[in-house]
Amino acid sequence: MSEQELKALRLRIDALDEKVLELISERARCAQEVARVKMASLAEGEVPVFYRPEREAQVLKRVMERNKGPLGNEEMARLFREIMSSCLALEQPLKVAYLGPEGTFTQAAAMKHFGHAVISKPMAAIDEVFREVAAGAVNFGVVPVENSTEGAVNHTLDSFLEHDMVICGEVELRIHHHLLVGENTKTDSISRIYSHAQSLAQCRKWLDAHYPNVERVAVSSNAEAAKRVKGEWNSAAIAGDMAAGLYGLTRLAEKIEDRPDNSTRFLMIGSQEVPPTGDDKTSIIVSMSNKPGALHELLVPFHDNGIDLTRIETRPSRSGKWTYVFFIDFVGHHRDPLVKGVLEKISQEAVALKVLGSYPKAVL
Ligand SMILES: C=C(O[C@@H]1C=C(C(=O)O)C=C[C@H]1O)C(=O)O
Repeated sequence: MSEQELKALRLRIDALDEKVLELISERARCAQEVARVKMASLAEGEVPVFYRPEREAQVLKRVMERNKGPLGNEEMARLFREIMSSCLALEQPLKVAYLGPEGTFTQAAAMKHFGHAVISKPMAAIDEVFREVAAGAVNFGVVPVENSTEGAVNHTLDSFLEHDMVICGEVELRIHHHLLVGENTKTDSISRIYSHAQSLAQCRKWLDAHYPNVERVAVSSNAEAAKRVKGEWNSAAIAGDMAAGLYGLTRLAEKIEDRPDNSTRFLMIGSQEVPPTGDDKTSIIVSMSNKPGALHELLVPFHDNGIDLTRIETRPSRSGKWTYVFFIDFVGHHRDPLVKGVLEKISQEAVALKVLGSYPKAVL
């Protein structure tokens, strides 16, 4: 390509950037107007709701449907995610607590869902995220709920039994683990590998094959593992890209998770009910009396009404020995007439039923 051609193309890009800049600013001004309208239409004593997850899901879907390339749908939606995040911050900056420390996959999930224009607050444990949201210190919390290789995150499920929370969104993240070392690590004499127990389990086969005799040490998070390695010469950590970047570690081996499709699902928790978008999921907790056929009775109404169950998990109820609660996720919104009917039917048989929330299916 000649210098001349390159120069002409760069001039075109400059002109386009000016237009993009002007359009983004116009969009941001529109969002400010939305905020003004929201404030103006408040009833006496009503608190304004600036963040509308159902609207954001619609915006992202529309972008993906209309995108003609060359950028892929996900990439384009990611860019719009950030534009919306900044526009919302003009209305009201969201405060979001997540399972920390900085550099965890939960932080990456929070950024994927809310964008980077939020005020984020790392918490030391899942239960603390719940408590922070319950105390009203933040607008939302982000917690992991299930992993495709290792199954349920029990701390999260149990926290739902203790706190009244509304689930207002979900996000899925592909989880890639790397074996990380610091600049002082003697790579031929590694005697200890730190990681979170979930991550050690997700890389079990790889570790058995490559480091069968090395001690595996479970710590509170992958980011914590990365932090420890920095000052030690004989240890390595298993963690993801964010933690590697944050602690300046290098990848001795990349993508060492046993299953290439290894993914984790995260939930956004808060106190705000989300209206239907037409493409939603609902999460409920149900406890049934301890009698034969109880689970069958619970599932029949879903089957009879053609409602798609996406997950069912059992946990001890904590209110009696050998009694259980079921966590169920299904497709639909609790305000859909069909779903309403099913929930009414179940509550006739159940000891207790609680709707944890209906929320848009993950778009990104
Ligand atoms: C602009 C609005 O407020 C927020 C910002 C949005 C945006 O930038 O598109 C969308 C939904 C809300 O979270 C709105 O409610 O439409």
